[in-house]
Amino acid sequence: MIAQVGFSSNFITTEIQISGSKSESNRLLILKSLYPNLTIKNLSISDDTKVLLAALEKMDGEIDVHHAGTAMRFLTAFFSFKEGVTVVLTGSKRMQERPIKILVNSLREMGANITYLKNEGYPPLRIIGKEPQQNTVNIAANVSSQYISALLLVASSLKNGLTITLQGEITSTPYIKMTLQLLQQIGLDSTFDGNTISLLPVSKIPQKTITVESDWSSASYFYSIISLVKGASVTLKSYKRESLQGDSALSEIYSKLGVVTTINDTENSITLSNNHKAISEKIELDLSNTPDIAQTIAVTCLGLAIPCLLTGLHTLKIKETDRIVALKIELEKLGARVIVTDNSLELFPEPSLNKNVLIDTYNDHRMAMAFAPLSSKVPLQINEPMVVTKSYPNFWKHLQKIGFLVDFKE
Ligand SMILES: O=C(O)C1=C[C@@H](OP(=O)(O)O)[C@@H](O)[C@H](O)C1
Ligand SMILES: C=C(OP(=O)(O)O)C(=O)O
Repeated sequence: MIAQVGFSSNFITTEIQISGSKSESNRLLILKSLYPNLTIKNLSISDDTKVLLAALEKMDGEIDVHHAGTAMRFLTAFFSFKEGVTVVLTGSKRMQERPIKILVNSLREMGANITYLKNEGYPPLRIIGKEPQQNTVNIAANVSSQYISALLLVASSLKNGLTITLQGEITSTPYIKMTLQLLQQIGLDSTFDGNTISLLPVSKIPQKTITVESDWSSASYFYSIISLVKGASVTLKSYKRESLQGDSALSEIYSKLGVVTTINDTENSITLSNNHKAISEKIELDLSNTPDIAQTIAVTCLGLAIPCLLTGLHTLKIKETDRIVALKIELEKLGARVIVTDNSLELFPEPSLNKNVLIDTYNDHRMAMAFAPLSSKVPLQINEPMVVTKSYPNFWKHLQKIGFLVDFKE
């Protein structure tokens, strides 16, 4: 399927309700399975959350998490210590290329019984759940924060708790903080001392309801649109001033790209508006804390015809696709020059964009969603547009609601 995407040139100012953060939802679902007294509101409607929900209901046999990195990593730790349960945890072709050895090594250090069924270091995995043999573990922190969150989520449910020592430079740090803050909200306290995190055992929590804040990574596409469309404004719900999500840094980052964020505390909404100021300077950003908005920002800069240097992108190579390579190919189709390394991307845009380019999406939701806002400047075609369901099933519907023309063709 291909989506032909254009813009009616009539921006419709309206309100968009985005569903719950997939990162918060997937943490809370694991916690709810361990602590049933937890009630979750505004759960994400993403595919990644649906596959995790289904896995936690099945708890047996083969479990396929498709493209969901958090589900794969969190469930690996979860099933390792679920006594009496044997599962085969697998995923899409790409998931079978996304490394998991660092997490598996740490779980094995604790006594887990995990076997690689195809390639050493990658899913699929056979996991035979058992009680851990030790309550201390080391883990490399410089490849994916999801491995650390996976350990943290199960730590308090273990008979003797867990002390985790992080090795190397910590990447995607806000996601680790999010995990610790959610644990704290349900009454699971941790101590973070130097590079060591400790959690005591807790077998039961009091009744607790948590309302998930809406997904900030999904909001990034509206930041991009508002930056590109002069005079436009949109209200997004339900967002808070104090967010657990690192991607809430969008309001600060996009203030450099002409977007003003106004928070309405009583409505739990944010209104984004374009400040009409012309931007010309080069943008330089280290995105090691906010990897999921790198594609959005690169495309916004192309649309604004401003050069940018994005660094801290080392985790992008092992996500849904190699996002650094995918970005270079697609940005160049539109006429820009792009220089990449294993952890950076430098964009040299041209003042005019090539028209009606077919953007490939590489099974990566964020490729489709990051490029779509550019259709406010030039008509575009997006290959396999339904990849968006991984995190944001209503994406195309919401784009139409604000005045984009989206036509799906087989
Ligand atoms: O813990 C999480 O919810 C996530 C952590 C990040 O991954 P890395 O830690 O692998 O960078 C992020 O890219 C991903 O979308 C969600
Ligand atoms: C990288 C992502 O997800 P995951 O790693 O959980 O598959 C993402 O949503 O951009």
